[in-house]
Amino acid sequence: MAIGNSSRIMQNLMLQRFPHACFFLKDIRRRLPFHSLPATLSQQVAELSEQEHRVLHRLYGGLIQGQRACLAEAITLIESSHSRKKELAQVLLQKVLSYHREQELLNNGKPLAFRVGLSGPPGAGKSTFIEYFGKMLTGKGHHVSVLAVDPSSCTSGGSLLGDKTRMTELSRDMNAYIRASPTRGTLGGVTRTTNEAILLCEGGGYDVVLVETVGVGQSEFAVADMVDMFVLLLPPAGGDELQGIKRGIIEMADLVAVTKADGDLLVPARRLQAEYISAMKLLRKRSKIWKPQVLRISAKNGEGIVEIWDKMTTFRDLMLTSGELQRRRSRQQSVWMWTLIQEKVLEHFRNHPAIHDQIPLVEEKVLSGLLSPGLAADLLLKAFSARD
Ligand SMILES: Nc1nc2c(ncn2[C@@H]2O[C@H](COP(=O)(O)OP(=O)(O)OP(=O)(O)O)[C@@H](O)[C@H]2O)c(=O)[nH]1
Repeated sequence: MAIGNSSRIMQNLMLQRFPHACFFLKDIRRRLPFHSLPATLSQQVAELSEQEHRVLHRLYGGLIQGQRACLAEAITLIESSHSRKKELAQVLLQKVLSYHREQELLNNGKPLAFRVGLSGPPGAGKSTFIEYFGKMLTGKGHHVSVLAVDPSSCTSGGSLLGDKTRMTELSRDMNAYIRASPTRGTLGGVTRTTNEAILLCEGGGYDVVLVETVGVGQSEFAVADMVDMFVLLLPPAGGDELQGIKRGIIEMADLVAVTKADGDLLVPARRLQAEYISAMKLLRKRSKIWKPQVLRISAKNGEGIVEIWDKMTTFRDLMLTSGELQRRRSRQQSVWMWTLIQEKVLEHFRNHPAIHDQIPLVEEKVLSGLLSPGLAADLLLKAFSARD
């Protein structure tokens, strides 16, 4: 008992002095075997074999000590489509979550990591910014992880973000970890694995988690629902690139950064900043206490990079003290659960033998105008409900 108490006091002292170094702490409890699964999980996961025990034990130990190789292996496990590996991934995740919860308690219940989503049209300068910004943060002693969400990988089977040589400097930095989007799966699947990867990165001691997406389709909204702060990067070249930016996604932004504010692009960058400052006044507010701001940045000459971090930390502190950040995170948990349910239910519906063959016929009738969409949906749902 006395040893337990003194170890806690030591941990508290360590956390006060080195808030970002909590993962170095030698917590005896992390050595606990995986025999004691929580009741709900043990109902779903069959007994672990000795070898599975050893693998999970090694991954968990390595991950919370900040070993990048173990973090990479753990993320590969959660991305696996193999059913047993998926189960093992959940056991590992559960263990990392309990460890993380304990660390948060020691940190007075405050989140240990700050999750920032970065979005913008292709060519906006996202990777160049992340490289510069990430290096600045690691220089300040932070541990930064970058996770990419790339919806094109879901349809084309190839990962745009993964194929390109991006962020070469940051990927060599020992205090940074960069992970490309998985090359398989639906957006819902990628959302799930990215959410879980965020938790693993945090368990691995990364205190700033950047989640990047290319500005296409639903992925931006999915990312906005995974992070504490959502940042939109816009290039000053204007015109064509901006046509794809939807009003909805601008409303999600806590911060807009006009990129490439240097050289010949400085004047158009100033103009775009002014336009967005007035446009954003008219938009619906996402937060009660935070007014979205519009900044200018350049990853070429460094303008605005220190300022953008200052704004981010001001946002985080305000959201934390008001409790809004915690509420946002709780709401995201529920959004995440419902997204997964929706996807599974829809998959079940589409593949059910009672209606599987009828779907193309009914859809054809809707396309040719013979059946209204409402009636078609009613017919299919009725056939589905009467399936037993
Ligand atoms: N002048 C200037 N050019 C920049 C800056 N940041 C990026 N660029 C250039 O803009 C182009 C696109 O930059 P990226 O960082 O690859 O843009 P991205 O948003 O990651 O692009 P995708 O990977 O296609 O989504 C590159 O040619 C960069 O050199 C900047 O701050 N100033």
